[in-house]
Amino acid sequence: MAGVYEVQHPLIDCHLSRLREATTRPEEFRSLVRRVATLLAYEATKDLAVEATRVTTPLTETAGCKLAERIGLVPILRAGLGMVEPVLDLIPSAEVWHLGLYRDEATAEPVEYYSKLPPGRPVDTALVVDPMLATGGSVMAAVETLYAWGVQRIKVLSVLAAQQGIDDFAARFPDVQIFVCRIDPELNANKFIVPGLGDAGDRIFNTPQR
Ligand SMILES: O=P(O)(O)OC[C@H]1O[C@H](OP(=O)(O)OP(=O)(O)O)[C@H](O)[C@@H]1O
Ligand SMILES: O=c1cc[nH]c(=O)[nH]1
Ligand SMILES: [Mg+2]
Repeated sequence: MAGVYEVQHPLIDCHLSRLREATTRPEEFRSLVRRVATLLAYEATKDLAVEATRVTTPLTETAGCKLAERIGLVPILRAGLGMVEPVLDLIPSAEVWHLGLYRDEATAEPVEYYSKLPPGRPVDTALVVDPMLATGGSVMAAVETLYAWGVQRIKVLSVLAAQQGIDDFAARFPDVQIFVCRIDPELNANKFIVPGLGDAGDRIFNTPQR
């Protein structure tokens, strides 16, 4: 089912509050991103296809299952890297395909600087991870790239989104599911999410701009 899912969970609410706090230091910020990424991934992976297997326990044989699809985990550099480890912990067989995109500071338009997707053999389902969906430009560029690779099913996992970016994304890609912790109402003049949490990449990697 396509659509936008604002995941409701008290732990998400509490962790997001700490993420928003301007005084939260990078070490805690990274840890909070990991926690909410786990909760988002739990929601986003509920419909993954599995196939039946048999397992032999120490006592007997019984029914089991294993994943029946190739999962691609697609972090948008840099900030998306902060969400890779928790999702890989849940899906150790996932393939990680990095996409490098940064937002031009003057125009807020995405600029692609890294993509090594091979010709052919696309994954079955791609989970795009990026903590922030502001105008939606970066994630839209990533989805275009994945469709061009041939991926059939794409899901986006973001910590925070702006209403405008979500609306634009959903209008352009109605078949892509988006899982977010919260949709904030506004973008400011610099296209930052308000109330937001600031620059996620800088807060994860401890690279203050001034
Ligand atoms: O929805 P958008 O308007 O495109 O904005 C969101 C993008 O901006 C941030 O990346 P940034 O350009 O700061 O790069 P970084 O992760 O390397 O810091 C963020 O991690 C998203 O990729
Ligand atoms: O609010 C925003 C917008 C884009 N990128 C961020 O990291 N934060
Ligand atoms: Mg950044």
